[in-house]
Amino acid sequence: GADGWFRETPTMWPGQCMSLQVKEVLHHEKSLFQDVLVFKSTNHGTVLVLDGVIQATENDEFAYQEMIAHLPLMSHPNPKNVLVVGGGDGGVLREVVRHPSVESVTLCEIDEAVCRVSKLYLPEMAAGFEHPKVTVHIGDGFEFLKDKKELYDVIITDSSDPVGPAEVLFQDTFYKLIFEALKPDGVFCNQGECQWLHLPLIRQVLDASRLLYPTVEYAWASVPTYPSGQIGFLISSKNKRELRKPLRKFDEETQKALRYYTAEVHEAAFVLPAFAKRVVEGP
Ligand SMILES: NCCCN[C@H]1CC[C@H](N)CC1
Repeated sequence: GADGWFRETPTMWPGQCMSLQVKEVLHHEKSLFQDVLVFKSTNHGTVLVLDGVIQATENDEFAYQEMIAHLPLMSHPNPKNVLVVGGGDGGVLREVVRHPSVESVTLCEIDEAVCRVSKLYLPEMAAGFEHPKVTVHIGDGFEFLKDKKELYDVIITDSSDPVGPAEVLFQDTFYKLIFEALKPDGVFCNQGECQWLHLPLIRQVLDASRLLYPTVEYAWASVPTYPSGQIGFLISSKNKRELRKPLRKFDEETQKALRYYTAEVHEAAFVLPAFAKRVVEGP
């Protein structure tokens, strides 16, 4: 705004909005799909905003990227082929390639502008694009998945909110495509909005997943610049599996590079406050 502050558009969080003080606007364009804004904030590093909604800030993006990647990957015995739908800022890729078992990770992002601006202005996140195991496909995840059958050990849907380009990624037809693209013991993880703001939507998505997957769990992480300061994750497994305890640990060197995820944080992430637990786990 004219007063030097960015205010988030209250898309799915009526009556509230995160504000960040702007030091300098670095880039602003209308891509084929959405309004893309990148600015340097006074205290939270560089910020990526799509259609007025904060997607990532340098200050806290690691909490989201590490958890959405390591919760499913550490829940799979030997993940080799990984698919990321969305995730055009590259942060999730940076995390996926930390797993030695991973042989290939494909990223399917609909909007090339997100990849382009991340490479230009958010190099720490876009670093994920450089890795030899990474293949980037620019296109609609829905179309991409139509001919993929039993290919992936882990699929991660790193999407924006179900308003705009990502809307279809929250519908059960898309969930069916994901299910079919997963190997018989595959694990699926998608961003699960916020327990303070979206419990009815979360329950709806959990129920849709539970029709397909024998095991579906909900976890969360603290991300200060996301609405109400936290974000959830749905983790679904195609075979009955304990998802709340990591099957492996990172070696010491890799673990030292992480800033949010640990084996203890993995387990703690599934512990919900009473008001959320009764909706998530209730009948
Ligand atoms: N890699 C960017 C993550 C995008 N995740 C979403 C951004 C918008 C939020 N309201 C919910 C999470």
